[in-house]
Amino acid sequence: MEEVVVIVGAGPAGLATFTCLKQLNIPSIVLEREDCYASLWKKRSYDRLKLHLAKQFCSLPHMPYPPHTPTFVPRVEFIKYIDSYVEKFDINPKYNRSIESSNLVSGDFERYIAKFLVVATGENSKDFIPQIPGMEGFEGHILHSSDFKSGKEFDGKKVLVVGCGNSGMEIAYDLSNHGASTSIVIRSPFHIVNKEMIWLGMSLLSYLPLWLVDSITLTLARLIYGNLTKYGLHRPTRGPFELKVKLGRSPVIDVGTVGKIKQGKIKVCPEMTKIEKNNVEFNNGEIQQFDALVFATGYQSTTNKWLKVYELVAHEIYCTGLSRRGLAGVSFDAQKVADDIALILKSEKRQN
Ligand SMILES: Cc1cc2nc3c(=O)[nH]c(=O)nc-3n(C[C@H](O)[C@H](O)[C@H](O)COP(=O)(O)OP(=O)(O)OC[C@H]3O[C@@H](n4cnc5c(N)ncnc54)[C@H](O)[C@@H]3O)c2cc1C
Ligand SMILES: NC(=O)C1=CN([C@@H]2O[C@H](COP(=O)(O)OP(=O)(O)OC[C@H]3O[C@@H](n4cnc5c(N)ncnc54)[C@H](OP(=O)(O)O)[C@@H]3O)[C@@H](O)[C@H]2O)C=CC1
Ligand SMILES: O=C(O)C(=O)Cc1c[nH]c2ccccc12
Repeated sequence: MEEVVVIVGAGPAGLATFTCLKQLNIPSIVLEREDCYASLWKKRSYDRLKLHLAKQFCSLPHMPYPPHTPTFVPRVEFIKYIDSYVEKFDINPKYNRSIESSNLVSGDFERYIAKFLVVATGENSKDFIPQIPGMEGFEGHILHSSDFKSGKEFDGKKVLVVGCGNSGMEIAYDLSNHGASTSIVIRSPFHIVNKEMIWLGMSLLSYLPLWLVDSITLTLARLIYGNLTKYGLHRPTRGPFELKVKLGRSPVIDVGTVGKIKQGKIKVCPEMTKIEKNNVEFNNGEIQQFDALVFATGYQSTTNKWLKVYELVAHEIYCTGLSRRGLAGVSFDAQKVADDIALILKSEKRQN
């Protein structure tokens, strides 16, 4: 099949790119490996999830949130917003199409030839679980954060959350709220802030230099949280916005986990060294028993597995949503990519 634009992935980035192209009268086709759009939000996120950034930073191109949407949009309302987006722009992705090489689509081995290929497969394409010696013999339940729905399934259980990014810190909070005896592995420094600080910082970034926004954010963080080193939480030497802008590392936006750590309701553990039956050993020599391990250890991209430029059957290749800037980055990329494709098509038309 010969197409003008093939978009791989029907997450917010793929849907936004389709829409921006459509507004410019450029047809495109969206291919999705799952059986639905926005699969990360529909199938691979936990119940209590809310957007961490205020809605002004999280809308998709050409459609604002409906009036009365809460400032920090809950997961279900975000999904409803995406549903309306898909309906409004009449987007019909082709489902169960997993791209396995840049010129083949799995299943019936359909083949698409496109002038432009847009990679919108997201930064959370594949779960990452580190190999810990002995983990194959663990006698409890092991899961990745993307399969975690709610702490209510763990009431009365001893649960270890591995990883202290936004997922791990929020899942630990949820587990503890639901009566699980909760511990969390924290092995590296990270910034802990709250969503108001991020909102303020994001707004100030339009007027003030990065270092000053970081300095204001850190002053507020110190006032609110105090010194957390005695609880095993250390801050990096570089500021939270500098790390986000330069390295794409997100600060952790506290949902109440720090309070629970201070009260001793969530126990902080160092790096794990090995697992034996239900026992987990840590690098301070301590051994503890657990019923479940939740690996909130992040994701890997899979693009390198299928995207091989030498076998490419498109003239131009673009990426949307792969620059670690969340939904704001998704919208920005989609618009830029669509504008660029429009420009190329126009200049080709003029030449012909
Ligand atoms: C738990 C969680 C919470 C988050 N919260 C926020 C937030 O509050 N604010 C924010 O700005 N960002 C947040 N993010 C970041 C998030 O990645 C983006 O918000 C957004 O989902 C990115 O959209 P995307 O379309 O780039 O990727 P995704 O939503 O991951 O969509 C990519 C799509 O591509 C499909 N796909 C992947 N590989 C293939 C293939 N080979 N063939 C076909 N299809 C494929 C996937 O199935 C998926 O449907 C969060 C991320 C996570 C994990
Ligand atoms: N409401 C929201 O807006 C939410 C947003 N998100 C976003 O989704 C993205 C993914 O977040 P998340 O799922 O938390 O993944 P991240 O990649 O952000 O975090 C992974 C964590 O796992 C740790 N880790 C990895 N390997 C090991 C190991 N062997 N032992 C101990 N710890 C380990 C990492 O620590 P180390 O640094 O030491 O490697 C890090 O703390 C982020 O951009 C995040 O901001 C996630 C949840 C909610
Ligand atoms: O949730 C994430 O990881 C995001 O990437 C959203 C985001 C974009 N810019 C930011 C600045 C500070 C904290 C989170 C984000």
